[in-house]
Amino acid sequence: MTDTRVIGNPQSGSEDHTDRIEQIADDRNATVEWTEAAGDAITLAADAAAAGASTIVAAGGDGTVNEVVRGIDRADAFDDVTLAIFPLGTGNNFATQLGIPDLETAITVLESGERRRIDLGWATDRPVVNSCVAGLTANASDETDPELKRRFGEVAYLITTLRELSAFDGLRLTIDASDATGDWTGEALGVLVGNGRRFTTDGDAQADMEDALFDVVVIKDVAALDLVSDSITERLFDRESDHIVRSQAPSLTITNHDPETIAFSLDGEFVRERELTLEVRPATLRVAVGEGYEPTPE
Ligand SMILES: Nc1ncnc2c1ncn2[C@@H]1O[C@H](COP(=O)(O)OP(=O)(O)OP(=O)(O)O)[C@@H](O)[C@H]1O
Repeated sequence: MTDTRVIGNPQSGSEDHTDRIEQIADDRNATVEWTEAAGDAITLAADAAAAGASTIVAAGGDGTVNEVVRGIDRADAFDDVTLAIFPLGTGNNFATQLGIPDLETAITVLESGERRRIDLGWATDRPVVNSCVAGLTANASDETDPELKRRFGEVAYLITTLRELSAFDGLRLTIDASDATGDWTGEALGVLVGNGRRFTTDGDAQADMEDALFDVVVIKDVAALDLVSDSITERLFDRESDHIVRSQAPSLTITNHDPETIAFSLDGEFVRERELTLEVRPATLRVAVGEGYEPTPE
């Protein structure tokens, strides 16, 4: 596997995994490079792709995966490079959606897993691999419980924020969907846009990543919700709930009516914008997937 490069975040998750990853890579003749700061995986992945790597393994959490994908984009190498993942983060939500729940499975998938070409979300100039959460997630990232993050990915930030709030009037938002069926205006707590995941009561459902569509959920009117309940996600994402509006769209623009910016979490990294346009680029990212991956989930 001489054309395989492993790009790892030594800070991901809670355990020191560097020796183990070095060993796994060494056994397979793959090169490992470790990041030293946020953003490094972008450059390392771009350099690896430019040097002709055919497989790049993102060893870390969802944030590291996102950076590696940005690097592949920077090298304009989506046609040439396959992404594999060693899930080492706190919330490996995207890896889990690809049927890669743990490192053992990840090694098997790297060696013999099926290769698929999946959709990639785009927010202005950067990829959204798994999901974008808009709304009340501005300051919650540090306080978010790792178990919650493991189960719900970046939706955990929203849940944490909801729990910290005693009163909130909502944001007045407009969603302008390209096919118009998902157009919406009103007071919302947040908008969840999934490429790799869907937002369901069990917190963990894989989206159809090959349908050229985002799954969009608007959370509105939560006055009646018990925000401290453990079953908050069931209440939030119940199909029958009056609190949510579901739609699908190949692209959409989310705009805040107030002149201020709002927080958008893109695969767990926060940016502030007043308006953000998200677009699906179909069948863009080559990925190695596990047996649990469903090309067309129900
Ligand atoms: N060497 C480093 N030191 C500090 N921060 C880093 C380093 N390398 C990467 N980062 C930053 O850490 C962020 C989070 O990393 P990553 O996603 O791998 O782990 P995690 O937070 O444990 O897992 P998850 O994002 O799945 O919850 C990345 O988005 C990246 O910007």
